Amino acid sequence: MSLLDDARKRINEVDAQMADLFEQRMQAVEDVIRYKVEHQMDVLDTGREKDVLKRNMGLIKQDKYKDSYLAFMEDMLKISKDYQKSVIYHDTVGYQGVQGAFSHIASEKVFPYRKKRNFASFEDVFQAVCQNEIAYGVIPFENSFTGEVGEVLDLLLRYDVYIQQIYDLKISQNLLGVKGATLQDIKQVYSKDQAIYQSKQFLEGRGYELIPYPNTALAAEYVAKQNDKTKAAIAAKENAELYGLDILAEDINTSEQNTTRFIIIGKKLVKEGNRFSMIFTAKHEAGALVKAMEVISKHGFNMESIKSRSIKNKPWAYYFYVEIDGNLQDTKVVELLMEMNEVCEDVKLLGAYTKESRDEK
Ligand SMILES: C=C(O[C@@H]1C=C(C(=O)O)C=C[C@H]1O)C(=O)O
Repeated sequence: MSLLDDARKRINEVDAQMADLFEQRMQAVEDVIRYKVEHQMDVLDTGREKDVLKRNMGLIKQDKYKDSYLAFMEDMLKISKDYQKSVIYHDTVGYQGVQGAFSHIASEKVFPYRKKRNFASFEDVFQAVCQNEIAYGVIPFENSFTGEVGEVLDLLLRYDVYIQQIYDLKISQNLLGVKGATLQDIKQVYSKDQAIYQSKQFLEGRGYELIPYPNTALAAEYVAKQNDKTKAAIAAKENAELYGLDILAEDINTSEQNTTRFIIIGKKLVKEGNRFSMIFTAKHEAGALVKAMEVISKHGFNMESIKSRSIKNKPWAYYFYVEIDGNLQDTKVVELLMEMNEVCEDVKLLGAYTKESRDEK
């Protein structure tokens, strides 16, 4: 037996023992999870980690291996925490904003039985998905009235998450007042500027004082707290129940077609679906964008949407977001992605999902 064969035989034996020990360690971690959930403790315990590292480093006899072992142990701790989070938060859905906001309503529609957690910003939701603190994020992507949410495209470019599903929520604005109030009582109306704008026709000629508020759900909460019959909020119907308000006027928004498309993001690429999205940056040469478009059409794909955004920190450079009809499991798509990689500077697959055809709607 050669030296190499012999060494590999020994490595195999050690690996077998380590696999067994790894499972034993994770089994203990399962009990830690049970305890932490019961006592509502955080996954991370820095004090304990310091102890673990110190004690285990002391077990390494040869100095030359210490750095490598430290890296190994740090990875082990990360693996342990990631696993704990994936078990503890597997059914948690995150959204940006307060309860009653449209993102919250969309989360309830898509995941009625899962726990919800709200975050201050879209970026916080993306980060929480990446760090396994939530299983899914529900994020507004574009509105039929006001257009795309550009910041979300930038976040899709930067974070390692995938679009797994889309959901179209019909946005309806309503005038909500405190219990017993009538339309005649109202003097002041609070809401987000966009909601006021969308309800312009209804508001015209009524003489209400229109007061902008950071968002519709907060406006509803404010009116409920004031408990004043002269104050009303424009918000989704769901806020009436949430904050104990009456619906004084229903569906007061001008456009009946006002719909917001939400994307459901997660850490895994789900390959099923009849549509997929990608982001690419064209090479800095004449005709680069045309080449990319040609690749898409050459393979016979139907491009449903294209958007461009400027690249931060790179003046006058742009990236492109495209939505294409097709199934990621189809070999034709694999070929398309390979060729796009050749003609573009960067290509990022954003995920696959199912889009109902327009006729079905
Ligand atoms: C397992 C635990 O959770 C985390 C992971 C640790 C580990 O895998 O050793 C140590 C401390 C915690 O940050 C624990 O609290 O004991």
